[in-house]
Amino acid sequence: MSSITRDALKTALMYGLLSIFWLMFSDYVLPFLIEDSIQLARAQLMSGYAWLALSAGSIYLARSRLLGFIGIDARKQQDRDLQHLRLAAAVFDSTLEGVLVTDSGGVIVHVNRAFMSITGYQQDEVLGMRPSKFKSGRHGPDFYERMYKTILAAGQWSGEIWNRRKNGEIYPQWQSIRSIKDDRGSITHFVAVFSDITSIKHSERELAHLAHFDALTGLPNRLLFADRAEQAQTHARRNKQNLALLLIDLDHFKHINDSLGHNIGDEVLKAVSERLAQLMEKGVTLARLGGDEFAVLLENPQQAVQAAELAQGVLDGLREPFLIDAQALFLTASIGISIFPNDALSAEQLLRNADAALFQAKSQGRESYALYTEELTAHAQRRVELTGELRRAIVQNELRVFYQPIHNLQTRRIEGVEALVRWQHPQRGMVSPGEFIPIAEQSGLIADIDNWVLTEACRQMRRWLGDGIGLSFVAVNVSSRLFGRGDLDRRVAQVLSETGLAPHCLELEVTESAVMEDPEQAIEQMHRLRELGLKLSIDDFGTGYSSLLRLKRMPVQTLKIDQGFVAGLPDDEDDIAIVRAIIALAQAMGMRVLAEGIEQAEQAHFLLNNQCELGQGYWFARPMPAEQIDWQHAPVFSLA
Ligand SMILES: Nc1nc2c(ncn2[C@@H]2O[C@H](COP(=O)(O)O[C@H]3[C@@H](O)[C@H](n4cnc5c(=O)[nH]c(N)nc54)O[C@@H]3COP(=O)(O)O)[C@@H](O)[C@H]2O)c(=O)[nH]1
Repeated sequence: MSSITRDALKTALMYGLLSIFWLMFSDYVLPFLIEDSIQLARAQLMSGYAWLALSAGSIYLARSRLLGFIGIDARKQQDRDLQHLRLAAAVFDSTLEGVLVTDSGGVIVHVNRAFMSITGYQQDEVLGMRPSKFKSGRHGPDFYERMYKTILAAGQWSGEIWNRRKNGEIYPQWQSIRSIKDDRGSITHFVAVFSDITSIKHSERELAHLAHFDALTGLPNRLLFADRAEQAQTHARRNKQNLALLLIDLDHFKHINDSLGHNIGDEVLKAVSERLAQLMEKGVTLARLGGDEFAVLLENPQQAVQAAELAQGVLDGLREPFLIDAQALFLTASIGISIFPNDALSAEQLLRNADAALFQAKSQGRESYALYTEELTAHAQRRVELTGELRRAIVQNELRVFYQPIHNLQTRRIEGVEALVRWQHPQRGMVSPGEFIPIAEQSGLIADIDNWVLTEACRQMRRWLGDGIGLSFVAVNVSSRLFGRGDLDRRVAQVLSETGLAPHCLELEVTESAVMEDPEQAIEQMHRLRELGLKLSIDDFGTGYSSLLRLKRMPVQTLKIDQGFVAGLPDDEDDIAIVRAIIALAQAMGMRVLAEGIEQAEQAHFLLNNQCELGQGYWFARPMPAEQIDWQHAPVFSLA
């Protein structure tokens, strides 16, 4: 029953009750109050008229309200409804979301403008059709059944659905479907509102690609590689297969970046990734983990030897020069290999162990590969122990400075000495710096060690000079860690002032690779050191990637030819050419040349013949404690 009917019934009931009450009042109450019959008849007549007037008045009021309602209010309501409808139609038509309305039987009765622009269909092409016309074929019958059931049960459904446009293109939509019911609760219509999410999907794909692939090379990145390694390891475990992980790191790549710039560096990395991809067989995962580090997953190698063969193939393949920006660049790499299940039981451990093997390959002298072994773990543990022991050694004064004479090849006389640190270990005896300097560099202890050696060497040099020994300089090695810190000049100045040594009696040896770590900062540091009045030499010259342009800007007085080139003298054609070139270069730039690692008289002859000025090596004397140096020792060799 509607509220209007209910109100009308209530009013009629009230009117009926009031009429009965009035009749009872005229028929029973009036005769009781008025005894005279003529007056009673008149009063009853008046009461009838009064009831008539009251009823007429009430009917008038009710009627006028009804008319007002039907007339004015109803018109107002009609206007409002019309306005709402117009508004809804405008929204319906101007919304960017497609709208499709079907009747309860699923026949399309209405679509909006956005529907037409998204699907490509015109209104008259779809009215009277069913939405199944747009099916893409991507979803099975189950999908539509579930969707329909949800709409019937919950009144609505929303989700991603793939449909087909008029031009045949399949595209993703985000769609909400709602059922519309009448007063009796029966479904009269279904309204579907949808938006085209093609561009969102595209962005999602791009984001996923960015998150999983390296932007420079397009190879899988560390995240994706770790995921694939995890999956490959699960697969290998399930199928009782092997899995090999190879970590490839380019040797001295930093030098390429520093000397040729980052753009060329990027081009090199792209070319390397392409070369590596060519070297890989199908099914092998190649990734760039970052910087110059690449990784390879080799599934089911029969034995470790297959992984080693792949590593050798990579080393050989990289040997061909890379032609970048019209210049041929030569690159080498080091590779660490770890194998599941022999070396590691998880993907994470596999990666860690390959890293340890890579470290081993680098320590072996680079351009090589190393397989992970138990010894490597033991070696890593040993390094940790050594760091602790070294810390103790510094405090307990177990370090010693040995001095190796540097001879003038013309006069044969000792012109200078190189200070070289040693560790007098209580159990192991004399430990070589080759063993503990790398550990000291990694742990940061090198700063203390170099500082101590510098102070000791300066003190000793003062003593020698005080004893009247005609020595020109003492050379002290500076680690790259210290050189890169920027406050080296301040430290050196402090040591010189503490020991009272004249700055020109001190020569600092800086390795070429230390300079290349940050060439600009290194050159600045060198200038500040030169301002103190001391000398500078470049150690191991020829093993790094110094550009001549940079060398020209370095305030350096001596170039030390690396012992690797001296070893091949006087027979090896390449070493001969390199040594001659370094001597010529140094002379052209007004520098002195010092050849290190001279072990034979023939080498000394050759160097002297080729105008090398200074020489150092076991043939002259080994590094030794200060008091053991024989100042009169002048080895005999003649010009050939
Ligand atoms: N930062 C510091 N580094 C230092 C310091 N002391 C040494 N080192 C560096 O450690 C590396 C190994 O040094 P060492 O074992 O002392 O080897 C030096 C010489 O003993 C060796 N040498 C000299 N002559 C010959 C030879 O005829 N044959 C041959 N096979 N080896 C020879 O060469 C090393 C000289 O090194 P360098 O002149 O510095 O290149 C080494 O890299 C040292 O630099 C220190 O106090 N701080």
